[in-house]
Amino acid sequence: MSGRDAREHKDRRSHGRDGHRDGHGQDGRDGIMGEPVIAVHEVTAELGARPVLRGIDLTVRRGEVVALLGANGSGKSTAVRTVIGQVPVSSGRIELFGTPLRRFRSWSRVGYVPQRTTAAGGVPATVAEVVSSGRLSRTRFGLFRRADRLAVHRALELVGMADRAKDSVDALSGGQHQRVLIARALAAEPELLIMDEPMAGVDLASQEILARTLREQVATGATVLLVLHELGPLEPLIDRAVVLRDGCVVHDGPPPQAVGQHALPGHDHVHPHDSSGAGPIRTGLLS
Ligand SMILES: Nc1ncnc2c1ncn2[C@@H]1O[C@H](COP(=O)(O)OP(=O)(O)OP(=O)(O)O)[C@@H](O)[C@H]1O
Repeated sequence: MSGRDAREHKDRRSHGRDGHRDGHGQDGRDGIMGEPVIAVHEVTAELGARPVLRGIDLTVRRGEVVALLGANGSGKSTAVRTVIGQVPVSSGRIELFGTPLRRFRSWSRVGYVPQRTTAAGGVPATVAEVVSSGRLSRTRFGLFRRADRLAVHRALELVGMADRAKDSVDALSGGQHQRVLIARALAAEPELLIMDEPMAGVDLASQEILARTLREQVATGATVLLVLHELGPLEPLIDRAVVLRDGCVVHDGPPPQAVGQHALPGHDHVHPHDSSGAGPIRTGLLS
């Protein structure tokens, strides 16, 4: 699908949802598209003895692309790690695809890309091996059938790494590592993609490939939760932004229009070049 087709598809999806954000559209289709895939209710979590999430609500509906924004240390990574069960919640509820997290077992429906580490985690492995590991949850007893091999190959192609399949992941740049981690998540053909800062420390060429990959996923109906520092090149894809501050949700609504931290709602910002003589512009949420 071309970038333009993907955008048009995305526009149609957005328009279909706009009037029916409660998931009870009249034509039935909205009802299906709008069901919550991630539902987080009043969740609190501690790391060490420190309260990191202080009662957050977060809903991501089928087909939505939601950006989780906020300053360093506001709790974004912790929030997504509670959603996938890596950080226990102290109180509140989380549901995935309508199932309480403690009973949820369909992990092949979820693709998670952690905040950037090395793809191999110090283990010698090839690109193909790392990406194949993402497909294991879809196999029976770890046996790869033709469909599994095709899915791995497709994931490698999507991120432009098919020609590096046999290379050691140790030989990759940071951006290429990130593309491999994303291919690993895509290999299971997940319905829900959760990515923690996918663009952080990634070179421009890889950023463009990642944006294109994500566009393709969105166009095919994937539900996406992205932790981002700024919207950047992904801005056109984002339906909704949720901003955290000190472990609380301080904004849940339309994404900011402009690009970068300047645009985030309530960004506490002083313009040194403001010649109007007025006081500094402080809008507040992010710092
Ligand atoms: N293992 C840990 N033990 C104690 N505190 C932690 C631990 N991991 C993170 N924290 C603290 O929890 C808070 C939230 O961290 P988290 O990584 O969720 O924030 P973030 O919004 O994702 O930040 P960043 O944008 O820097 O990744 C921070 O103050 C961090 O220092």
